Amino acid sequence: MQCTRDGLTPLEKNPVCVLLFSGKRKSGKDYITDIIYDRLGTDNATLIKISAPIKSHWAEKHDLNFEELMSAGEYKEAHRQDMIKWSEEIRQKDYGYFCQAAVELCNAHTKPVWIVSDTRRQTDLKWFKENYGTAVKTVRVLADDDVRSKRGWVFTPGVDDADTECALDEVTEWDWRILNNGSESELEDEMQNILSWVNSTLNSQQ
Ligand SMILES: Nc1ncnc2c1ncn2[C@@H]1O[C@H](COP(=O)(O)OP(=O)(O)OP(=O)(O)O)[C@@H](O)[C@H]1O
Repeated sequence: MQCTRDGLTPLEKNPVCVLLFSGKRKSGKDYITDIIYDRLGTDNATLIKISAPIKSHWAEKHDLNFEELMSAGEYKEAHRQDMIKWSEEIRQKDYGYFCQAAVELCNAHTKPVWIVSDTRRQTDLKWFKENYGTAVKTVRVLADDDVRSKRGWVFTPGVDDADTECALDEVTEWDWRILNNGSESELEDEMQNILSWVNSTLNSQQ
């Protein structure tokens, strides 16, 4: 299935499906969004990371390595608090600033399906819903703490109890919840539900 976006007006280039993924550290957000992106294909889908414009700006301003900031590791951890503080100041003035910047950074308007792999705040959900309405669906990725630990998660005070990890804990309404504790068949079923919705929505727009 391929979608061409040529010849559309800017309004029509709004996305057809926007999947907003969230979940705790090592729940498997990247693992699952990578599979979904791969299944949908690069003609249809784009992978958006809200953290990308923050890290891109930070890397440029402080002459740091962007790729290393994007990957998990000590390098990112060393700059985490400063990046959070700086980005929070901007978010206070404009809560959609980094959502919009992330959309622009990956040129998302050229693709009909947007997969956002790191929504962290209620204002992230709000901004996408305000701008793209019923195209938006939310997905919460869940995994038990012992499973997350086996994937390398260690509870870190100041990180795991901070707003960036906990701000969506109180949200109870998700379009889909994915339990990612290692059962391949369960995960496959959950992903199929999402992919079916995306494919039927795409087909209805053609
Ligand atoms: N269902 C699964 N089967 C096999 N490996 C998995 C599965 N889910 C996650 N993993 C592995 O667990 C590790 C953590 O997953 P991932 O990086 O996707 O988590 P995350 O939620 O994006 O974490 P963070 O928020 O820390 O970036 C990765 O090595 C990933 O390959």
